Amino acid sequence: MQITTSTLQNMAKQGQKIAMLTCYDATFSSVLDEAGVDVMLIGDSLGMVMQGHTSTIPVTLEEVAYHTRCVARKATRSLILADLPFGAYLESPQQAMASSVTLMSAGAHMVKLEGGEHMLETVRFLVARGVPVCGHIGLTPQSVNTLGGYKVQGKTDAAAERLKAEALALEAAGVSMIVLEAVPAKLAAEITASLTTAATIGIGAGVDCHGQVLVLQDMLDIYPGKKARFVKNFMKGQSSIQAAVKAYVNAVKDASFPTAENSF
Ligand SMILES: Nc1nc(=O)c2c([nH]1)NC[C@@H]1CN(c3ccc(C(=O)N[C@@H](CCC(=O)O)C(=O)O)cc3)CN21
Ligand SMILES: CC(C)C(=O)C(=O)O
Ligand SMILES: [Mg+2]
Repeated sequence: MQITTSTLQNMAKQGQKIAMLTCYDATFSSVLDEAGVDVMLIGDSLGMVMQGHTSTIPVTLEEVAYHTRCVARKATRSLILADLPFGAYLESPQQAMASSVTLMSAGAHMVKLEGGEHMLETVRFLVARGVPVCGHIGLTPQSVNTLGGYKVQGKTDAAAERLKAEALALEAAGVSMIVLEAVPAKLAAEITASLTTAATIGIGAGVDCHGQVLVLQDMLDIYPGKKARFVKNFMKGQSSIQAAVKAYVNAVKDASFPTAENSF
């Protein structure tokens, strides 16, 4: 049965972990859908893993829409979440709405945007108009040039308090989910416990989030270059990609991933 926004919120409430992976094409869409991945994210990380850029900044709306169409054609159960890319939502709520229409027309069920305080008005605008929204705070890769690199966030008391307040404010503004990227596990656990309707999805944020996400090519161990601490190779000990994806889903579901080794 098709997973909906309310399915995910019920899973979070009942303590059933949500397994999310990025997906960019139709063949992997079949594999992930069949393996029980709850949410497929057409991430703007496609700029790195599909296109070979060194950041997500140059990715365009039409590129995310293209990959969303490819994934949507083969998905039967998984919820389809698409990233709003850097150039397509930061100017105004109206720009974000127009871009969300493009992504939802391509097959997305929900859109994701990066940022806390400065995104609240946009979140309210989208949700009021029928667009389910996922927030994304902590390490927000579209801000790599102001963050000064891909680094752990929320390490000082002040930064941790700011992230807690942003999560609560995003929930109040109407987001259904919040990705917490590269924040200390203890902080992510506190944020998760503080929310009542939104589900948290961690990437480098510890095991106590409501769910987990990784970039597909990272967990298959085929992405070249330096791996972040939160990446685990799920191909290890498996003889097929299908088995590796199932191992990831199982490890998220039974909370054996991530361990402290994959957290901050
Ligand atoms: N293939 C891929 N995987 C990703 O997870 C990913 C992308 N691409 N593209 C967009 C961003 C960039 N991401 C990254 C990239 C590197 C680190 C990293 O190396 N972090 C250091 C932390 C260093 C510190 O703060 O001390 C680490 O050791 O994990 C983290 C996130 C996450 N996202
Ligand atoms: C890593 C996830 C959360 C993401 O935003 C992406 O793949 O673009
Ligand atoms: Mg992204």
